[in-house]
Amino acid sequence: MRKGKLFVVSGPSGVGKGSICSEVIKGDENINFSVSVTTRLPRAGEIEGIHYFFRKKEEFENLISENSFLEYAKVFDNYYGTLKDYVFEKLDKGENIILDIDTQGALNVKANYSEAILVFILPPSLDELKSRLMNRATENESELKKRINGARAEIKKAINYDYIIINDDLNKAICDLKTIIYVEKLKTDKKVIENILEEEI
Ligand SMILES: Nc1ncnc2c1ncn2[C@@H]1O[C@H](COP(=O)(O)OP(=O)(O)OP(=O)(O)O)[C@@H](O)[C@H]1O
Ligand SMILES: Nc1nc2c(ncn2[C@@H]2O[C@H](COP(=O)(O)O)[C@@H](O)[C@H]2O)c(=O)[nH]1
Repeated sequence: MRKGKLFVVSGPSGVGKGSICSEVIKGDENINFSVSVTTRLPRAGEIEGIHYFFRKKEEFENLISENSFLEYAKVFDNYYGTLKDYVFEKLDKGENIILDIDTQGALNVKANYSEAILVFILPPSLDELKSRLMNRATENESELKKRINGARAEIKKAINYDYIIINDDLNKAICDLKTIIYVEKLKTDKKVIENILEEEI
């Protein structure tokens, strides 16, 4: 069976990664969201197993020692990690998967799984990014500062990505990510054609 494709979406906190990914997944039953494990506390409305698997620090560290993660990183003082089995079970079944993870994690995934397709989401400006985070109002002031101050370092890594989307208009950004997924799927289809034509009969 043909393997699924692994898409990694990154970008500074508040740029709209979650908003874009959730809409893309809603419209495509062959694409799944990789639910990460985190030690961060749930925000209002976040559901265990849908948005994250929320775990205590000791539980997360046990998962590290059991080698359960494809990648993990400390982001804004909390641990976040992608479960290896969760991802490879889907890929092996031919299903596509999207990871919404930071740049440290994304580059580690690429180093271990070179077929991964990296997509970076840019804000139209840092000022707009700041106001999106402030309007979302999910972080306290010191947490908010950490996220805003971390934005430049994340954006510097965009150069290593396969695709860049500017999220100035949410619907357009959703459409851009859908197009990238479509184009990457077409590339696999082309490979199938090449394989058939190479067959000896
Ligand atoms: N194009 C857009 N224009 C205006 N607001 C937007 C746009 N895209 C997303 N938003 C809003 O910006 C806020 C941040 O979006 P979202 O939570 O999806 O970001 P994120 O990149 O997933 O953040 P984090 O990494 O912190 O989880 C949300 O309130 C969302 O509704
Ligand atoms: N390296 C990883 N980064 C992850 C993972 N899951 C989420 N994230 C990134 O963390 C920040 C903060 O997320 P938030 O939900 O607290 O706003 C954001 O950049 C996410 O992309 C993961 O498994 N590994």
